[in-house]
Amino acid sequence: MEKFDAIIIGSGQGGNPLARKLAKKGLRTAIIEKRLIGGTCINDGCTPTKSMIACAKAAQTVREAAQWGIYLDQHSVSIDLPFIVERKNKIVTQFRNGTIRSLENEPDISIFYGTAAFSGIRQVSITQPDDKVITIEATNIFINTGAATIIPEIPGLSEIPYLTSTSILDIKQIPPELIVLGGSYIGLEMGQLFQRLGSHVSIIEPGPHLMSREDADVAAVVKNMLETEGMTIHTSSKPDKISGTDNTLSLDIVSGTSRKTITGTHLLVATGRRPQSAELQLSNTNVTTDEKGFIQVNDQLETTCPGIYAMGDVKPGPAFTHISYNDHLLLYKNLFENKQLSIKSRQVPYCMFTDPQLGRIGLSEKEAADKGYPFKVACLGMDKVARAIETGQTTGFMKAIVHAATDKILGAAIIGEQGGEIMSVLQMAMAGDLTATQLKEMVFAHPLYAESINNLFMTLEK
Ligand SMILES: Cc1cc2nc3c(=O)[nH]c(=O)nc-3n(C[C@H](O)[C@H](O)[C@H](O)COP(=O)(O)OP(=O)(O)OC[C@H]3O[C@@H](n4cnc5c(N)ncnc54)[C@H](O)[C@@H]3O)c2cc1C
Ligand SMILES: NC(=O)c1ccc[n+]([C@@H]2O[C@H](COP(=O)([O-])OP(=O)(O)OC[C@H]3O[C@@H](n4cnc5c(N)ncnc54)[C@H](O)[C@@H]3O)[C@@H](O)[C@H]2O)c1
Repeated sequence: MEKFDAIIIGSGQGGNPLARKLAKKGLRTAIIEKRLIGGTCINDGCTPTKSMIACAKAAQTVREAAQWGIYLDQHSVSIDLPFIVERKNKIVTQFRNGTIRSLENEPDISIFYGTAAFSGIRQVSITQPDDKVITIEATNIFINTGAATIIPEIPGLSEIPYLTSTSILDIKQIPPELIVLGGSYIGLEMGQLFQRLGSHVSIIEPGPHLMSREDADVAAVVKNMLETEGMTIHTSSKPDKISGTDNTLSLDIVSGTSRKTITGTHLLVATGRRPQSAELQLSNTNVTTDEKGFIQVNDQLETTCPGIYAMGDVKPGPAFTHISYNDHLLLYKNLFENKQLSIKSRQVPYCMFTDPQLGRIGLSEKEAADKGYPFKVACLGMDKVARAIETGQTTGFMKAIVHAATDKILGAAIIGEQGGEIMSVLQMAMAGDLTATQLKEMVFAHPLYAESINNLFMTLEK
């Protein structure tokens, strides 16, 4: 049996950089991947979606050109979906090949293609594509197997063709009528993308408002901006039954005591993701999972079995690329640089890439209230931001939650043009413990969106 210093299961956003770091340290490292090097982010997640969203944004800008006094000879926009998919594939391939090269360039990394399962506490068996099984062992094992689409139990769903966030990336024709189950990150990013490419999109969300984790005022702006583009949004609506054949689908939704039927040609399931832990045969170890299959870890990402660690989406908590990446840094520093870093205190920024974006950091207003903090809310409409007025991008607002006693920023939500970038400026301010008063008086270059951070905190004076 081949022996390694470390085994990494899954070529995700934490696993790849960790493999490189371990190898650079001279540790013999095996990385096992059952599908595609680069994991979800590169192959099915961030990279392909944001590449396609860029095309949809261009289509929308052309459609709205008259707003800037630009007129087109033709009256409609025609969309070349095969071109958009091919462009996306080129970017994905470029990113994936870059990752493969970076792993192959390290002599101490061995890449194994196949599905990994534990056959002992230190042993991992790999079922390779030709069905041959090999077993390897190591003292340290890192699980980075990510997550996959949840398919909810809705009567009739298993009998009809449906799309997931992965399969929709390669469809050949634009769905005329796309029903999307789920009004969160995937449903809204994908929904707006396909609406802009020419579909009519209906979002079905059981929660009282879109993006249940966000404040209701933020969700209301998102709903309004998507409806303005022609999308239909059903909140407080639970799918009850679905039927149909290729290109004629009929979905019954229940809202309180009322019931209605939505029809469409295609269905996208975007109701969340489940951890990929079942194939790992964790019963051969002392690693425990919660009732949903998430691998249980402590604040230092140690599982309940010494020597086995988990990072990224397979453990509970926020499921983002930058979190998985940060997990690998924490593990490396704790294991090899005598640090005692914890995931408890780290910042969790995120950005939903609708257009405009929603940038988020720290506490929402609702969370601050639930925690009982004394706080003030600074809020500035994007229609008061000079840069937004100049560029014609006035949808949304900036909001920051400020501790009433310390003047420190507890959280922020920016729903508006460059929302993610503006949020990152506030994130840096939070990391540096800057106060709202300091930000109100800081010199920013004019006329940046960030300059309006001055005005955002001036609203606290009123
Ligand atoms: C449509 C979509 C859009 C997204 N957009 C964003 C975004 O804009 N920003 C953002 O921060 N996040 C985004 N995410 C989330 C992001 O992709 C994940 O949080 C990120 O990829 C972290 O994943 P990971 O490192 O846990 O593992 P993953 O990247 O999921 O990789 C896990 C790897 O493990 C492999 N694997 C699983 N089981 C086994 C096994 N038994 N043996 C061998 N290999 C195995 C899988 O094939 C996979 O390659 C998006 C996700 C989706 C689906
Ligand atoms: N920009 C980003 O950072 C980004 C983009 C896409 C995905 N992601 C990551 O991917 C993960 C998965 O995203 P997601 O949007 O699929 O999941 P999610 O868990 O964020 O939301 C799932 C949504 O589906 C709804 N839902 C649940 N059951 C349903 C049903 N039967 N019918 C209709 N709706 C139902 C929920 O109420 C919820 O609003 C997220 O946790 C996120 O971290 C991030």
